[in-house]
Amino acid sequence: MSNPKGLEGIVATESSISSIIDDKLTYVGYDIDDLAENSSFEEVIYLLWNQKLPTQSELDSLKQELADNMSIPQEVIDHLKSYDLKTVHPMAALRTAVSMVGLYDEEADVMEEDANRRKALRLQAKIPTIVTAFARIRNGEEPIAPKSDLGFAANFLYMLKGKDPEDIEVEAFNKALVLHADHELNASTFTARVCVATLSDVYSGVTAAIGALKGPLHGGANERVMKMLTEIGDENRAIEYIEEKLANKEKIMGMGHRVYQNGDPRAKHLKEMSRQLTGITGETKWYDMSVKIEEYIKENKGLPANVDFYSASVYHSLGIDHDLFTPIFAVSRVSGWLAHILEQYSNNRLIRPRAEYVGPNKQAYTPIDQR
Ligand SMILES: CC(=O)SCCNC(=O)CCNC(=O)[C@H](O)C(C)(C)COP(=O)(O)OP(=O)(O)OC[C@H]1O[C@@H](n2cnc3c(N)ncnc32)[C@H](O)[C@@H]1OP(=O)(O)O
Ligand SMILES: O=C([O-])CC(=O)C(=O)O
Repeated sequence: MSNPKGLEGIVATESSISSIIDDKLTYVGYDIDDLAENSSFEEVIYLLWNQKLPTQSELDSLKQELADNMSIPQEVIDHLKSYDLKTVHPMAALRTAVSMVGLYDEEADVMEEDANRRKALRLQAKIPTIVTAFARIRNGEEPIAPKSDLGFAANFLYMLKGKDPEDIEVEAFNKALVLHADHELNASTFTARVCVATLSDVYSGVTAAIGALKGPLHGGANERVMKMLTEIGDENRAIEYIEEKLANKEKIMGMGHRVYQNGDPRAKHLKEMSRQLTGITGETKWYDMSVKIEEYIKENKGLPANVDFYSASVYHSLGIDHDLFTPIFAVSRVSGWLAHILEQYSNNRLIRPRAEYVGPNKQAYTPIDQR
């Protein structure tokens, strides 16, 4: 039995949602560069869930439906208020809240396709509300209801900060959402598919996926990139810091990728945004430091920056708390998880690989009083 560690290179399913071929990423055959430059996040949601770009009226309806479904049960808000807010990580709060929202959805266990699509829409709409409500509650502020005249990206920033965002902020945030929406069979998406392939429900699939995204080798890396940049503090210390980490065999967060050999096509968009936004805030040191680290790791380890690397300085420049970076990844990636969950249901078979047994054999059972 062959056993590539971490399932490297194994093709585990067919999918029509996104592809990575020769370091190029497409959603339903559309190049990520075109989508990043031209589309709204709502268009991408529609694309991932319907395998086609929306007409204007289809897009308007989706936006309306998202706006109509953004509120979360009061019980979930009360629950968020009951946490020890100093110690709970927002990804843990999100994981629990998503599961809890499922308790208040009468269709949670209805497995028909239309019901699953309605749940997908409700979850996509509610996750930004959960993340921003948590962020406000822990600052001693009340959650803010979304504004019906704002799009998805603008509403997130509005609900987080309580004021209308600037156009440049909305543009950057929308682009970040587009770039994070889907990525073939990454760990969290695979987790979602494994979960629902047992014919478990949509809420279970998304809750499981949030758990997988939280880890530092996956979505959790973006928060840790900012921790690293903050520890370095000054561009002139960057190389010394990185050399020390590498000498201690520590990984540099935001660097390397299982699939991309020559570079993550999303990183250049985030890099340019980081350059622009740090120019506006005046904190160019985050961008300068990041470029130095990227170049050093490329040259010395042959590893490219991944999507998490420059997203850190982008979100920081938007004034977002560092521990919200990974929940923001989930705000976007849930669109991909839901597309994969719907695709899995449409052509399901239980996902159950094998393990190569390497433990002891033919052991004689010893009674407990003789061990
Ligand atoms: C959205 C996303 O999920 S993107 C990925 C986000 N994660 C990170 O940024 C965390 C840092 N990066 C990593 O840990 C890895 O590059 C991963 C997990 C993303 C992918 O790596 P894998 O394909 O599993 O490679 P693996 O971890 O086995 O590393 C292969 C070699 O490259 C090295 N390497 C890989 N990434 C890094 C890194 N970021 N820093 C230093 N060394 C690294 C490993 O130490 C290993 O070296 P060795 O062969 O001398 O032991
Ligand atoms: O595909 C992966 O392994 C990780 C990744 O970049 C993503 O999920 O966006």
